[in-house]
Amino acid sequence: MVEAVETMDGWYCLHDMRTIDWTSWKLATSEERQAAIDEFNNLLTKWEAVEEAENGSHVMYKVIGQKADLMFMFLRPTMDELVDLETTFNKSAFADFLLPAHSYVSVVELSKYQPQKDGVDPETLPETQARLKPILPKYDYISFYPMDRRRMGNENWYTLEKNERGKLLYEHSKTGRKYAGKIKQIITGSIGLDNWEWGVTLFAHDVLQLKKIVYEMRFDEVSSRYGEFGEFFIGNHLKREDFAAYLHV
Ligand code: VOV
Repeated sequence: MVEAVETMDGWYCLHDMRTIDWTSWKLATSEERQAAIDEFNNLLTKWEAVEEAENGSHVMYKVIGQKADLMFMFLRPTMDELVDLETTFNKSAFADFLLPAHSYVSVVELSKYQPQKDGVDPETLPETQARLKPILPKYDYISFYPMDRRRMGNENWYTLEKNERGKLLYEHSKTGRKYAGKIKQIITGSIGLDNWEWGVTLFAHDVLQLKKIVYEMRFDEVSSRYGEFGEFFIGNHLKREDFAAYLHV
């Protein structure tokens, strides 16, 4: 029987995409709009305090294209905290002007494919813990998409031996390392949690690097033979100080 790989799992993750109901927003009085913005700024202050205390992290992006207008990525230590956060957000006045566009639930995941060094369990290392509980980068651009490993005929990831999968992922990581300093990736696992098997979230300062890394990786065997991809969401960073101006009508 083929051996599964052990995963290391960190903070729980919600990608939350919303469309702004601009018609209702414009119909609201300027007082109502201001109250919604003020209340949302208070929420941002609370989320920032959580991030400051290293108990979670979040980012906010403006989605390009018609799939959504806003994309939030939230990380919290437990699923309960994540659902509480979402519920509080949904109850806010600003959420009255938002329509659900898409959501994705997962957990930050690393796997133990590579052999242990000196018999040390990698999960105990501080650098691993930091990667499992990351403070999200506030880079200019984000790209999010879900993916699966193929299970079709001869291209079946789940019938490959573990060492073979490890070798393919090692090759994948070599391509990834070429983008050090240009791309920051967070892989979240969603097997049993959402429709696809992983969520891929990429951050970049130069938007073109997002295209370049995904293009180059398409030729790595792990993607060319075993990768299936879902819908892409791409966004520009929305800074807190630009939030009111973005909503100005
Ligand atoms: C920014 C670059 C970058 C780097 C350095 C990198 C490295 C690594 C390493 C070392 C490992 C394996 C061990 C671990 O750490 O879990 C992974 C694992 C994974 N990756 Fe990756 N990846 C990158 C980037 C990167 C991208 C751009 C994609 C999307 C692929 C594409 O074609 O669109 C991706 C996907 C994944 C996935 C889905 C997994 C889990 C697969 C599984 O079957 O378990 N990844 N990845």
